[in-house]
Amino acid sequence: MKVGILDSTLREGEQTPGVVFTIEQRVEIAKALSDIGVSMIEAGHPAVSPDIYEGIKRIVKLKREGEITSEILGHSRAVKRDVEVASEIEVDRVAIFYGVSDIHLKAKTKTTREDALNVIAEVVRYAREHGLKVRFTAEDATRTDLDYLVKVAKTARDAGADRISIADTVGILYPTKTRELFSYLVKEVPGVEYDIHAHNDLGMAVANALAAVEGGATIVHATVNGLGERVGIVPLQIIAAALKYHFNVEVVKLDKLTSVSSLVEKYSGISIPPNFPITGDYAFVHKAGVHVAGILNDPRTYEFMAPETFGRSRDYVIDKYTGKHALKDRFERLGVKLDDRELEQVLVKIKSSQGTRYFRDVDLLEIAEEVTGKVLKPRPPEKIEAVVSVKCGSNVYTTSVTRRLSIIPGVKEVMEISGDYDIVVRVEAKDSTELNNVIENIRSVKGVESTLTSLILKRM
Ligand SMILES: CC(=O)SCCNC(=O)CCNC(=O)[C@H](O)C(C)(C)COP(=O)(O)OP(=O)(O)OC[C@H]1O[C@@H](n2cnc3c(N)ncnc32)[C@H](O)[C@@H]1OP(=O)(O)O
Ligand SMILES: O=C(O)CCC(=O)C(=O)O
Ligand SMILES: [Mg+2]
Repeated sequence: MKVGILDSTLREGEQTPGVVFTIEQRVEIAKALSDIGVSMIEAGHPAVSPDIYEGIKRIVKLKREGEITSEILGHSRAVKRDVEVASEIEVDRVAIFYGVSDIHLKAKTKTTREDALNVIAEVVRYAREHGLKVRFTAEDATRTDLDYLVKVAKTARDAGADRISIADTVGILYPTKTRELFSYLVKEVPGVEYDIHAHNDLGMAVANALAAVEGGATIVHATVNGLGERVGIVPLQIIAAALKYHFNVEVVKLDKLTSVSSLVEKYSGISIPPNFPITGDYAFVHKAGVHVAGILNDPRTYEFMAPETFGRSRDYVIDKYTGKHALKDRFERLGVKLDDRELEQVLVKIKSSQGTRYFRDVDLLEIAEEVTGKVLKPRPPEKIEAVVSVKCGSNVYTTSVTRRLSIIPGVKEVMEISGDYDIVVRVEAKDSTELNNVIENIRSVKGVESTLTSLILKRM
């Protein structure tokens, strides 16, 4: 199956309310996306602002120097000046969009269907004359009269576009309809390749993207963490996992998705929820006793793919949903031997405690000591813990710093406090090098003025 990813984090993703990337961040994100192997990077719409222009220019330079290998695209309205700006900075391809539904023609460009075809043909040809490869985007394609959409696609193709993006701009497709639409277009308008640009307004963007691929689309548009207008588009990490699972196609280096997701969380200021697929904190964390007993025997019982595929590891939590297999395993990991009767007694205590969200290892040891009447000696901890006190700059909104800190991997708790410091962060790391990295990440958050780190030596 031929399919690749166009990542639009730097264009569609930056259309998320509140998201603004600096030039340096744009370049770093583009480099990270190229490193994991995305086929195309939609680096922005250069005519929008001087910093986007400069960011794309630097990305194009890295492409020329061989540091970036993905094809670099610039977005453009069907306006000659926009095309000229894209051509000036020598992107590999210009992506010219035009709203083709009657709603868009009437309310935005105030054109007739016939005149719109002329505009599309003229601007696509103009871009080709400037030596650019062209993708034409039929914006709002999925609310466009089908016969007219075919005319639009033929017009763009005949004017020189070699790709056509079918945009489900307001996210109203569902999979069956998507597959039919793409199969139809591939048959009716051959000689071009198709992209799917699926918005997630009805929560079906990923499913629609897969259906489009089945119908013949060869490029799926995605953004890291699903950023984009309103509720965003296809999240890169989910579509990459789905394409691997269903079609055995590896469109990007799957084990690097978590670090790219964290990078974009950091720079966008938009954190993903813990239950977000693939890269969310809980994506491979189990809870119910039946599930944990299953995964301890064979992780495939409750995991569709191994967490290691995505550079992650599995875990489980202990609370009233826990069963004896999970508890036995947890104590064994702690290096504490309890017999079946003692384990049962610990379990009874856990089940009878109301409202406890998680039993940490220290809580479990405390209960076990109470039950057995022995002083238990757990294995030395395999991780180090530290408390980092953070001072924010003046005129900084502390809560926004708190939010940014809370998404840094390794940060377990963030508390706003009174006194000399503004925020306290609890950090866990597997060794001092990792701890150092987490502290560096904390210090690089915008608004952080200074930090003071204390290692936790003992917990009572
Ligand atoms: C579905 C999508 O996400 S498509 C991508 C959308 N991207 C953007 O909007 C990028 C950010 N936009 C901007 O910075 C600005 O809107 C600009 C620079 C593009 C244009 O700014 P302005 O000239 O001030 O116009 P404004 O944004 O208010 O209105 C849009 C104008 O573009 C026209 N237009 C809209 N889409 C298109 C198009 N695809 N092709 C040609 N013209 C278009 C509108 O008709 C309107 O024209 P008018 O000025 O003659 O009324
Ligand atoms: O250029 C594209 O492919 C899509 C444009 C867009 O963002 C949309 O229609 O939602
Ligand atoms: Mg869009």
